[in-house]
Amino acid sequence: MPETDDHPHEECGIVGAFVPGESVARTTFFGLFALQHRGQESAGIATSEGDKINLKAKMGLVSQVFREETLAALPGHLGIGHTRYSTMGGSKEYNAQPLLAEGQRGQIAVGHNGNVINASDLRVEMAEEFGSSFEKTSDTEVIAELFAKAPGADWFEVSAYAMRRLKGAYSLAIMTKDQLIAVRDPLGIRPLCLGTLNGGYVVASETAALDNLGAEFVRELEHGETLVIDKNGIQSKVWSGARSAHAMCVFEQIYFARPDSILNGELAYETRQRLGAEVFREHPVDADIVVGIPDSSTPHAVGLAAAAKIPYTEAIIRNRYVGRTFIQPDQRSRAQGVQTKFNPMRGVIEGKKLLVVDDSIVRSTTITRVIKMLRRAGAAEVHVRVASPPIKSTCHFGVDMATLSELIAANKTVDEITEYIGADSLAYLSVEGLLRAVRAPKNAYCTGCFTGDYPIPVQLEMNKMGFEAAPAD
Ligand SMILES: O=P(O)(O)OC[C@H]1O[C@H](OP(=O)(O)OP(=O)(O)O)[C@H](O)[C@@H]1O
Ligand SMILES: NC(=O)CC[C@H](N)C(=O)O
Ligand code: SF4
Ligand SMILES: [Mg+2]
Repeated sequence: MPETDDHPHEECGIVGAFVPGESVARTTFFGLFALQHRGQESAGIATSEGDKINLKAKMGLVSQVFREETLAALPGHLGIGHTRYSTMGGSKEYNAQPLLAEGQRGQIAVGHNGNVINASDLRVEMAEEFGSSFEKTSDTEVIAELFAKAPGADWFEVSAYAMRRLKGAYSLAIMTKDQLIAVRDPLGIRPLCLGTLNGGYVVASETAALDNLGAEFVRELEHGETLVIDKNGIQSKVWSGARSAHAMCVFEQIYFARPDSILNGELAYETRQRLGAEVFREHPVDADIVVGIPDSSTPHAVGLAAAAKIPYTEAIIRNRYVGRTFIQPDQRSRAQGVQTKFNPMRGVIEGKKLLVVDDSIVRSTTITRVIKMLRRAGAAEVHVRVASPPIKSTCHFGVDMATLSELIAANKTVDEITEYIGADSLAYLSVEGLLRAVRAPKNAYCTGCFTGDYPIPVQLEMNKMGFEAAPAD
């Protein structure tokens, strides 16, 4: 059945492990556990002892889907895992990853982070070329089918073939019964990194997952790179067609990735401190204390406070057991979520001029409620600084943040937003300031949702439920 409600989502988390002599189901589980923030709809693990792929993928959090018994039923030294937020295809068990596909090289399992924008065309083409039929409704099924059916003498040729045909974002963890394959798309939109563990290898969306496993971080994958890991060791090839420009999602730096992950060679925590410092340099204001909106804006607020030489103070305490509001299923529960999530401390706030920092404003649900809360707690003035530019366009590459009509900055000017959220002043970081803070030239990042300028051409708005409404057969 087609879903009509809007799902504001993040991304997905992927893990892969090849550790001879070890049972990697637990490794994969703990890797996914560290990546839970990237997707909370479903979780799955596939493993192999070398003879066949065992799979378990269900709706729910990593810790809800897997127990000791389920992990024990997933034997093998080779495995991949996935935690999903849907960007194409409904939030349904049949779309839970890893997905299996069958081809001339046997069975494969695929875990995908990203969004492929030409999946619809590929379904039609592949039905003709390979006789493919599609039972699920995500773009990942198309990727899995392509890797299973593509011609090629080895996985590098297969991957190069797939890279020529896929348009969009795809960081992939793929396994056969005896090989682990990791792929980062030619633009490097989503992160993917490599580590070593107990004589074997681990790949993961973020370095924080490697830290969690006690693995040693080796490096981030290149854009257009394919890794093949098996009993003979590791081999790597970068697709010759990969462009020189990187287009990593700049929102990973601002909000999505964990602050303790290394992205493009730098700790996200430090990059976020620079984002905060930069917005203050662009838009200084007098205040008594700097307040972050927990959790994700803390590093930005700390960096801003240091640049402003105004004390950073915790004024809002967060209930740790409430999830990210960005990712609740509808507007009503999102609004409720903000109330349950925060408690302002009157003793800290009363009579003070506050400089409130958030990493981003999407719909403005969070900031509007927080300002009301702070005023009720006796704030004398509330000045807001946002450590990223206004979000004016939607994402086509794996972040389902909101529809165009819901994005406040797509529909109102900064002055109108200031009034709407009830702030004494509001200022956003400029796109130039953003690029300065991430220390990158313009073409090194995708900034599409801020600038409308995407690394590859996109349609006006994508139809997430396209395959649900009219499945191709
Ligand atoms: O304008 P909105 O639609 O409210 O969305 C923006 C908010 O969403 C995110 O926080 P979230 O609460 O999701 O997670 P966090 O606790 O990690 O900051 C982000 O950090 C902003 O605070
Ligand atoms: N957020 C993601 O990376 C989602 C992966 C894929 N597009 C899906 O919807 O399943
Ligand atoms: S459009 Fe925005 S969220 Fe999407 S990949 Fe580009 S920078 Fe990231
Ligand atoms: Mg937040």
